[in-house]
Amino acid sequence: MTDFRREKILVGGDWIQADAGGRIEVTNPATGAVIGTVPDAGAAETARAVAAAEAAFGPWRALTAAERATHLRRLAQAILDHREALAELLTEEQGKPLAEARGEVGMSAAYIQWFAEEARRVYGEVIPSPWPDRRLLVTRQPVGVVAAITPWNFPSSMLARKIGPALAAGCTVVAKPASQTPFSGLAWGVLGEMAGLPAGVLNIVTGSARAIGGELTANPSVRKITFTGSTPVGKVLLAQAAGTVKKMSMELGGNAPFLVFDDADLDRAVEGAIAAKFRNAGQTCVCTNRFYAQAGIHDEFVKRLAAATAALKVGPGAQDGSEIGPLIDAAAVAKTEEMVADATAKGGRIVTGGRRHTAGAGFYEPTVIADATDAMTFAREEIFGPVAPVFRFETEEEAIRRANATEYGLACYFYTSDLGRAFRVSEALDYGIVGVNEGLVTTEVAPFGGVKESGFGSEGSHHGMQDYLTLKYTAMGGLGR
Ligand SMILES: NC(=O)C1=CN([C@@H]2O[C@H](COP(=O)(O)OP(=O)(O)OC[C@H]3O[C@@H](n4cnc5c(N)ncnc54)[C@H](O)[C@@H]3O)[C@@H](O)[C@H]2O)C=CC1
Ligand SMILES: O=C(O)[C@H](O)CS(=O)(=O)O
Repeated sequence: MTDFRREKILVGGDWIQADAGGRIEVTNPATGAVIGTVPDAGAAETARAVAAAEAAFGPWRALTAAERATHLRRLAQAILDHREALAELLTEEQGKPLAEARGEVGMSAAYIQWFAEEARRVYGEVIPSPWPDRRLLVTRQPVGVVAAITPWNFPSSMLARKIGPALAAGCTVVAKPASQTPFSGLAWGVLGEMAGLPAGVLNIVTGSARAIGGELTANPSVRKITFTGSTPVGKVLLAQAAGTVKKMSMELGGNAPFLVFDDADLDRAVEGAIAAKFRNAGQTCVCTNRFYAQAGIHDEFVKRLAAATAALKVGPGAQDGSEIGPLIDAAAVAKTEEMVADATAKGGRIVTGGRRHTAGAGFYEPTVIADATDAMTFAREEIFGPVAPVFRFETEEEAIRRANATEYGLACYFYTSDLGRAFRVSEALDYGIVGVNEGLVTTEVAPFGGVKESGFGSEGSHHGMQDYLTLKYTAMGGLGR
């Protein structure tokens, strides 16, 4: 079986160490054991990766769309051929249950396959000319060298959502995965070799985020930055990239509300609540952060949600049957504890969970807290852990107002059996993604992106290509003589 655990970075087709020899340890969050090391590279190695991507850009964009699509189909097939090995490596470094890791790897292949198809639909336009001797053409061209910076919570599929459209459009890529989960990122280099990607088309560097990010945002050869991660880091990158006016797309933090109206199908709402809250132990940007239950069903919803939450199986991701794995690191467990303590100090009532789990230092019990109020920290801040606060509300207007009372605008969810309410509330909620009677909505065929301080740009769908293309208007004149 192919060993995807590469302990080198990929620059211009060569697997190399960091210039100064520095290394970063990678740990298994379920056990705390060191599972390997990767290079602690910095600006110099990144500059060489950008130069390699620049050199590869011309020949790569010169391929026909069909030729690039063929490479991408091979890449998607390589992922599927090695799904189990990739999933096991992902679980080992990130912690999520193996079933979820398999799902993430499958989603990576789906994004690459989708953009293999989109590669051949980068259409242009011919505009009716106001001049008899000119023809007006609009074409879409690849933006150039792309820098992709990704988080630890979906270390494979977050790269797929960037590498896929970038390569499909004719761009070349320098990727920086999160230091907590570098192996799933470096695995893309191995997969690219299997797919026959030419040297320099895909480069992957690990190391000092600040040094690598500093080079990627300042280097004029980088024409676009696509970032998925926290809003504070997104703001740093936006400021740093302003100096060279780069094209930017930002997939940032969230604070998802989940509204349950009196007329909801409660069984369906609880099923959706578990899916929307506890995937990846609550460590996703689209996880519900605030549950709002209308007064008429509030107590029954809390009761059923707590029962379903208490039934979730906590354990190492590699253990059969585990549904809730460890949090990414000790700081994440401590932050979760602080949020729960803050809530209980302010009147929150723990209905189930509310403490570390006996499975190990990295584990926290899936938790439901009732009597939540807007004074509690998790009303404003992303929990990024397995804690479900439940707020009570009276009217539809109140629910919409409170759901929108955040600087974030990524995902939201609500459950109702009333068709008129479904349209009214969906249109009134200020978010990029709305789940109506559904708690799991992510798919490669639909645009994924936020508004407000959850960022801008869309990933997936046919819209996902636009961020990697520029429009060119050509006036073809002198045709009258
Ligand atoms: N909108 C979306 O689709 C998603 C958003 N997120 C958000 O990401 C956060 C959790 O992921 P984390 O990896 O902890 O986020 P993070 O923002 O700390 O790190 C994300 C990436 O940025 C890098 N980074 C950090 N500081 C940097 C700097 N100064 N210059 C360049 N790169 C830098 C990190 O090494 C990592 O690769 C949460 O806020 C979550 O909501 C996570 C996944 C998806
Ligand atoms: O939160 C994330 O990192 C992902 O965007 C969640 S999803 O795309 O897998 O829904």
